[in-house]
Amino acid sequence: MANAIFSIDPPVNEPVLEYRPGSDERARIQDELQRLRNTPLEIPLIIGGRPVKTGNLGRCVVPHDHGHQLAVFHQAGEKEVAMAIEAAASAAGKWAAMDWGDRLAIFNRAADLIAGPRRMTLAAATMLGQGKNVYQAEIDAACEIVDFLRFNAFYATEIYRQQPRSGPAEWNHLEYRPLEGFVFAVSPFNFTAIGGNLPSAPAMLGNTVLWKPASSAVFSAWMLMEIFMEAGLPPGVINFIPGPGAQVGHPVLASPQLAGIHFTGSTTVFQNMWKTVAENLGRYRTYPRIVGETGGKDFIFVHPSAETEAVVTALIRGAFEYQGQKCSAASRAYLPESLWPQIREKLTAAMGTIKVGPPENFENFVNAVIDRAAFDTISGYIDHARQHEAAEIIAGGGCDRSSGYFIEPTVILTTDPRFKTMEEEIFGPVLTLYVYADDAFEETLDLCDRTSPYALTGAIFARDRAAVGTARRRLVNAAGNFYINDKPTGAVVGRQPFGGARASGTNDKAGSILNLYRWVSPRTIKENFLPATDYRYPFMEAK
Ligand SMILES: NC(=O)c1ccc[n+]([C@@H]2O[C@H](COP(=O)([O-])OP(=O)(O)OC[C@H]3O[C@@H](n4cnc5c(N)ncnc54)[C@H](O)[C@@H]3O)[C@@H](O)[C@H]2O)c1
Ligand SMILES: N[C@@H](CCC=O)C(=O)O
Repeated sequence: MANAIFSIDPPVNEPVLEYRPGSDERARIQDELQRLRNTPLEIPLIIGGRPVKTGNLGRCVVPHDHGHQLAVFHQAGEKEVAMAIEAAASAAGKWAAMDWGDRLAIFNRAADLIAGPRRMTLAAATMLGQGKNVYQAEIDAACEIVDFLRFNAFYATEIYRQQPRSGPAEWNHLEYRPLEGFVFAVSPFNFTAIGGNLPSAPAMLGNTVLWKPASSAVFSAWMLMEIFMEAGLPPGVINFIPGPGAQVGHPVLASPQLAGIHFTGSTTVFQNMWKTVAENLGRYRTYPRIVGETGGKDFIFVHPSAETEAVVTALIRGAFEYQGQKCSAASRAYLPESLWPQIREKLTAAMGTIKVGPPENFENFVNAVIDRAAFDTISGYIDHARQHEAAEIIAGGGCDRSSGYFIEPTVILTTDPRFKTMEEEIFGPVLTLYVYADDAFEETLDLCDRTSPYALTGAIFARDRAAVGTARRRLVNAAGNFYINDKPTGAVVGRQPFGGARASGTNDKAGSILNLYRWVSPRTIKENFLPATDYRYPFMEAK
């Protein structure tokens, strides 16, 4: 570092634009949606800073208009994985040795590009490629990724600042080395910001990375990769290798140079990756760090003292924003018998006003789900409820895949607290309700705790403070993000560090300093200014 101690100021969260009718940002995003729709792309891999084309093509399509192709992308196989590992190894030395200020400046510049000149492109790509409405795209592909980049750059300096004390005639320090080998970043389809965070967080700490985005989010992931390069990311630091999960994952996990996995996605895929790492353990030069944020079966628990308007809004926003395709989405709710008639009336009335359709029409609250596989899985759960006597569909239930993968926001009422849709992650716009007797509040909290293997997010709604305390204690391990009188979605970087335990992941809290600690391998260095010159202790001196 130059002859000064540089610092990065604590960041503030990126302000959310509102896209009101007549606003400048609304006109700009509409233009950008048109432009991207009409500019077909061919997306290469990026290995060692160079575009690589394999000819093995995947397609980026619009979920709400699946006949429309936005791009084709080249997919990596074993050969390209080997090239990417080689590129990451070649870049590693220089990248680790670069002044940390220069390294972090690249990501702060990327944040400024996204907040400014590339904002509309990334948001529009997310609306078209992942089927988000403009608000959901804005909080993800503009604000959250900008926050991840700025806050992580700041947290990195906080880590580097932490140094041990020194005794007399000695000087101690901790050198925060990157891991010895590459990090494999594997991102899900549902958040552009997570796609950007998974490779950039380890890279900020001096690691080199292989990044495999989800096939259904390659369009926005590619835009991010371009932004990282525009911001000055050196060749080989992040290698962009989209492709089918196992085809890419298998050779990557077999590499002796694998030093870490930064994963977000389903629990099943994560558990299989962990098993493969365990089987390969003897091959690796170092124990790979494994960080995985995975599925959820997130709940809203309502106490008899709750305000019903707030509950109904949280149920709708928590369950149906982005079609319920958030790991944090409310997908089961426990409602007291005494409030149920009021809640039912208000909920079904509000549900009747929800518009479903393409995000280009800004009146639509709910858009299409990501792809045919998701459509089939989600509609399968709805059919199961339709056929089962313990369940009744009280709102929605319609599914139509003729032009886009549309599923109506659906509410199931069940008499069985262990009904399939109370237990399993659906990852779609389906909410299941269970009504409990008011005097069974505490045992129903225990039921909520034991009903699913996940522990990601959850919420308690109550005005009674004692009830809040009881829920907080009884549900202590049921959620890594616990909300009081708020929906269980929408965590903000720097304010609600995000992640859960049990089957929901390693709970390393994305976008927080805790996550960044996983990407360093500290070396303790002690220097002795006055080395001993006699092996004997003072008590051995002759009298
Ligand atoms: N806890 C969180 O923070 C969080 C955040 C977002 C999403 N999620 C979870 O993600 C899931 C939805 O996302 P998804 O459908 O993209 O998940 P997914 O598990 O299907 O895919 C995630 C990524 O893993 C890759 N993959 C699949 N098989 C692989 C293999 N054998 N080796 C290497 N990579 C492989 C996929 O291609 C993709 O890039 C949900 O379960 C959701 O709860 C969790
Ligand atoms: N962090 C997001 C969820 C990410 C998972 O899909 C939220 O808090 O809603």
